[in-house]
Amino acid sequence: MPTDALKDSISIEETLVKCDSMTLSSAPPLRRGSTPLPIKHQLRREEAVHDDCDWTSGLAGPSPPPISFSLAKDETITSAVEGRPSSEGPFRIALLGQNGVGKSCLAIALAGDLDRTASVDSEGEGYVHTVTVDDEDCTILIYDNWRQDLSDLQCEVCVLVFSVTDRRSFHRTAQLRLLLRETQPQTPIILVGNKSDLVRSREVSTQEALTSASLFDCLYVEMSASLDHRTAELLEYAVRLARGLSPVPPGACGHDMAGGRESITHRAKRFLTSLVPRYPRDREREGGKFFRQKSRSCHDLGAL
Ligand SMILES: Nc1nc2c(ncn2[C@@H]2O[C@H](COP(=O)(O)OP(=O)(O)OP(=O)(O)O)[C@@H](O)[C@H]2O)c(=O)[nH]1
Repeated sequence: MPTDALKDSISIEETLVKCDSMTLSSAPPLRRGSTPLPIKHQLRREEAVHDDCDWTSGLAGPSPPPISFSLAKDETITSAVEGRPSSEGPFRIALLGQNGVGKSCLAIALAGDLDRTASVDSEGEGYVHTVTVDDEDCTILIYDNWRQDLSDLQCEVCVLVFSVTDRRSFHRTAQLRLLLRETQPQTPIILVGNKSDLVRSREVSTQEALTSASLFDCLYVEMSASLDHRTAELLEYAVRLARGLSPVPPGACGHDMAGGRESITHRAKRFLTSLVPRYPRDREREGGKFFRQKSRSCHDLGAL
């Protein structure tokens, strides 16, 4: 015979289950629409374009708009033996960022779907894909339109995307990182600077992004989703992080990585040291010719 407390908790659980199923069944299939969708999942434009609102500003506000997919909330993909994530997944990778930074393009590129035929998760718009990383297969689910409260987001890896041609989108990732660190401090984050192909319109430098990433102790990957440049790398980093491993295998060298082995300060120091002899003695050793031969600019007046 259940006690009163037990009855109460059962009825609360039933109510929650009902609410969940109502939300899922009644939610219209919304989708942001600045990028063409996979043909078989195309919606009408007016349905697809949700709005041009700044969705992150509403994070702390009232109820978020309905979403078209749901991440399983009860899953913890861990191996009972090691306490580490299972290496087969499924791993949920959430792409977050301002509108227009290229999340949809990136999702499609990550799903290996440049011909737009990737399968879509039965629950909505997450791309399901099987990939092989470090000789091990795993299933990934890529979600690119999370619009609910960030505290409801459950995923193995968060990819914060900004466009290197849009400084505002870069600032937005900083806000998102702060929110994520509050709500889910354990989830690994990768900062992605997309649209690196648009060299002339660049507004955020690689160094700036690296500095920002190192402040938040996360990886930085600069890439171009449309050119499919470095998407494979990003995928590997994400899968390794989801598996609870280091994103870069020992001995390998990541390109624009912060939170990696060497800090930016160190790299900058090393670079400068390689350029300039440290002591006058060094100059003498080189016959005092270093500056006279290589630089007559006003940066080093002592050389004149
Ligand atoms: N040049 C260039 N354009 C890109 C790249 N990635 C995306 N785009 C373009 O940027 C625009 C926006 O891309 P989306 O993938 O829709 O961006 P989004 O973040 O999903 O935008 P919303 O759906 O509005 O949230 C599209 O016109 C893309 O073709 C890139 O790497 N380089």
